[in-house]
This record gives sequence, structure tokens and C-alpha cells, in this order.
Amino acid sequence: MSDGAVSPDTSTEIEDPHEGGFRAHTAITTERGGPRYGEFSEQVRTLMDRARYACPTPELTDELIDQLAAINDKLAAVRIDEWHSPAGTRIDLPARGNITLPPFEVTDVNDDGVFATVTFRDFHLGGNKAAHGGQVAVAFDDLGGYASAVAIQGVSRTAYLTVQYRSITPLNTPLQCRTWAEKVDGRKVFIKGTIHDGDRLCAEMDALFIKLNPGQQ
Ligand SMILES: CCCCCCCCCCCCCC(=O)SCCNC(=O)CCNC(=O)[C@H](O)C(C)(C)COP(=O)(O)OP(=O)(O)OC[C@H]1O[C@@H](n2cnc3c(N)ncnc32)[C@H](O)[C@@H]1OP(=O)(O)O
Repeated sequence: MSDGAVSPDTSTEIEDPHEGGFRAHTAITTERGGPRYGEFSEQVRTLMDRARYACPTPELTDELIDQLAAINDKLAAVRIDEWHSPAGTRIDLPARGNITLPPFEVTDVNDDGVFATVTFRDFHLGGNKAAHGGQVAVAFDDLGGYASAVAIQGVSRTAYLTVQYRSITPLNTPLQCRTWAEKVDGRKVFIKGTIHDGDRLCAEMDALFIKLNPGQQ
């Protein structure tokens, strides 16, 4: 750490023996970042929402830059590796606490796949109040990876992922996402997915995930 500051979190920055690019033994947690980490994530998302639609005066922009720079300095001082950060490992929070994903809540995992409620926010705007197509693919990639992990009980990477955009995917609306393994052929896991707004199909996914070999990055 360049400024000599020592964060309590960095004490957990230990090398974890692992089998590939995605670590099979990434420690999931409900505690990292403290009991209010979910509120912190929500504030970050709200910041992105507000920034997306804000038109600040030049004076307010100056003020915000200073405030955000101060916040960024505080966060830089507690930077940690991806395997131990709360973002991505807090399984009690929407999208495992990963603020880069459209927030989703997994509601069921069973033989029919992974079922989740996903809500695209203001900052996922593509245009005319619809979600950006790339953000729809992000949701599918993560929840498709989840379905692949369930199917093979291991880690995989996306080889391809195609999305058919069937109708507008609305913002700020809880949507029903389902992803499931259609077929497993050796290391190849063929994944399908849908996102619905009620009865209306918004988008469909067709993807191939490849199970990583031991030691594969
Ligand atoms: C409670 C907590 C739950 C936690 C859940 C966590 C979920 C997290 C979810 C996060 C999710 C995030 C996920 C992400 O974001 S992953 C990030 C995005 N993906 C990547 O960066 C992947 C980049 N590509 C690669 O690394 C390699 O190409 C891979 C690993 C994919 C395959 O290279 P590898 O050298 O290993 O394998 P191979 O080349 O011998 O191929 C093997 C077989 O596959 C067939 N093949 C390969 N590619 C294609 C293709 N494009 N179309 C059709 N077929 C294809 C191939 O013909 C062969 O078939 P066959 O000859 O055997 O029949």
C-alpha cells in the first residue's frame, strides 16, 4: 500500500491454492464489509442512477469531484484482491454484493434451473427507458454461469453467449430470469435462459460454457 496505511481487510489477502481461473474454493461470506455493506452497495448503485440522469451546474460538478475524489481515496486505501472482496462473495446480498452486475436475487435453484428476480436500474439505460442490451447479456452471463456451476458442480467460462432481444426490457421493474442447463457434453455445458416481464418474453439466451480443466486459467 503506497501511503503506508494498513487496512484490517488486507490481513485476509492470502494466497489461496486454486485449480483455475475461477477459484473453486472462493470463500463465500455474509460478513465481509460489515452488516451495512449492502447499504453501501445500494448507495453506490444510487450514485450511478443519479449520475446517469443528472445535469449538474459547473459549480456543483466542481464540488462533486472533490467529494468523490475523497471517497475514492478512502476506497483505494482498502483495496483487496478479487477473491476476498465483499463484492462478489457476499451471498446474502443482491448479485452476491457485486455492484457491477444488475442486481438480482436468486429465488430458487432446482432441477429446472436457476430462478432469479433481476432489476435493471436507471444506470443500465440503453435508450428510451429500456435496458441496454449489453446489460441484459451481463445478467445472462452471470446467471447462466450460475446454472452451469450447478449443473457441473464446478467452474466454467463462457465460450459464446447469444441473446435474442424479443421485446423491450424495462428498467426499475422486477423481472423473472430463468437459466438452465439444456445439455452437458463432456466439458461443454449448453445453457439456455429467459427474462420475462410478467407473461411477456423480453430476451432469450443461448450459451456455451466450458468446464475448466484443473489448473486452467
Ligand atoms: C452460492 C454461490 C454460487 C456461485 C455461482 C457463481 C457463478 C459465477 C458465474 C460467473 C459467470 C461469468 C462467466 C464469464 O464471464 S467468463 C469470461 C468470458 N469468457 C472468457 O473469457 C473465455 C475465453 N475463452 C477461453 O478461455 C477458452 O476459449 C475456453 C476456456 C472457453 C475454451 O478453451 P479450452 O482450451 O478450455 O477448450 P477447447 O478449445 O479445447 O474447447 C473444448 C470444447 O468446446 C468447444 N468450444 C470451445 N469454444 C467454443 C465456441 N466458442 N463455440 C463452439 N464450441 C466451442 C470446442 O470445439 C471443444 O469441443 P470438442 O472438440 O471437445 O467437442
